[in-house]
Amino acid sequence: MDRILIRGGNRLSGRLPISGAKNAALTLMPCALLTDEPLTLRNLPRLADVDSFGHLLNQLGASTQIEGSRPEDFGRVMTIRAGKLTSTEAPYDIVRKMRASILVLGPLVGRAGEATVSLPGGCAIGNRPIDLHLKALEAIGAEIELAAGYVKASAPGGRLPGGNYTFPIVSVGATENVVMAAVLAKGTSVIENAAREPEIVDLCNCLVAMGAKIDGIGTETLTIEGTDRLHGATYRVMPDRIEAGSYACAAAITGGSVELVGVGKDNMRATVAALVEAGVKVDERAGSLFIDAPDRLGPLTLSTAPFPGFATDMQAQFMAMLTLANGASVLTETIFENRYMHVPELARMGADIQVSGRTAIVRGVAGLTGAPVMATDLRASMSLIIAGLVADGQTEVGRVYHLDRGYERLEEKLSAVGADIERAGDG
Ligand SMILES: CC(=O)N[C@H]1[C@@H](OP(=O)(O)OP(=O)(O)OC[C@H]2O[C@@H](n3ccc(=O)[nH]c3=O)[C@H](O)[C@@H]2O)O[C@H](CO)[C@@H](O)[C@@H]1O
Ligand SMILES: C=C(OP(=O)(O)O)C(=O)O
Repeated sequence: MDRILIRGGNRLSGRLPISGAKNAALTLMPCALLTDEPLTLRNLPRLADVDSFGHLLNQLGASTQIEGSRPEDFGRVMTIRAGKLTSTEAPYDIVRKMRASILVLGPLVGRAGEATVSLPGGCAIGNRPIDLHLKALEAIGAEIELAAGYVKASAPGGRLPGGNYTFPIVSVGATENVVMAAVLAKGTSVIENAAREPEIVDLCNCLVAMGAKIDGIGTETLTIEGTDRLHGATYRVMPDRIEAGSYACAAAITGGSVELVGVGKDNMRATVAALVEAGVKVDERAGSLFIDAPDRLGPLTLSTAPFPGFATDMQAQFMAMLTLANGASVLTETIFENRYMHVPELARMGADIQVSGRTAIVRGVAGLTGAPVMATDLRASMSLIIAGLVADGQTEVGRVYHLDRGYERLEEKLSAVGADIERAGDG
């Protein structure tokens, strides 16, 4: 199994291209199931999760064709053709590798009137139930059965009627699923307390490009007037705000200065505000964010929240950055119940972190030391990379497959801005 080796101490400096967003890609790809015409996605990141989603679409009878990208390019263009679906089942084997597979449930029941999808189960960061996906689909007319680890959804008479649903808590995935199902319903659906994440705006914009009728995009009330059919489209995946934020933390901890190419502040206001409060200079110019670290970072008090709040997907990276801040930071995780798996690993590198319930107190230390560490999930892995970039000596991060789910060619991007980082096989 691959490992990443980092020798810390280099200041990051230079240009870092930001890839297409994983979380947008994973909700745009299933949109292809909603039409018999081709959907072409540009700027699709080269990630393990995108490949897994491609396999899942193939399993359902859709073809996925990569067009004209050179190996040295970041991102790819993929055309997905789901002229005829040959299956409406997402099997356990694929779903267990990638939770986002649940996002075929809405489009399948919307277009084919039926879907059978393996229950995803929990993962390292929490239980992650899908009850809200199912309740929202029921509210727009789906009949739901659970049996033998699978959820079976069907539309009586083959087509969903549409309906209204108010989410009791904000869920990104459940909002995505119900929106994708509602666009082909007979009637109108009103979804209240919908998630407002930029990736949901990207999803709605793509659906509108395919002929869907959606009002209230970017707000907590989405009104979706069902249409008889959607057509094909070409759509560019938005830049990855979490990748960009991760590299901002990486540059900041090394005292560096980088240009994050292709992102602006708009979708990253909470991340940018936190960086600025910690003393980092962040300027937006000519389609890039310029990040300049201070001599010493200041401590922060941060609590994760749905968008536009501070993203849970940035918590681990900020925690790593704050291990060297000048004082004590207080981080509170409100979204996932078990998202501190990186804490013991950061502690092994010399960080001073105490967790009590959902809150972590991070007391800044003078330096970190390199160590062999084990990644447990995607963002936890990135926090270990960030710590490794400043640690004294070598850090060896295992279970690199977590990183490959969400960071396109991480070691190549970081080496290009001066990091001493490489990927090694088991040897
Ligand atoms: C592929 C993708 O886009 N993943 C993102 C998505 O995950 P995901 O869509 O899984 O996250 P949700 O927004 O649904 O989860 C938010 C909270 O709601 C709970 N919940 C969710 C659904 C449900 O049916 N019942 C329920 O109780 C979850 O356990 C969690 O505590 O949003 C998360 C929150 O911003 C991000 O961390 C993930 O990176
Ligand atoms: C939790 C994440 O992703 P997923 O929902 O795909 O597990 C993430 O991107 O940090």
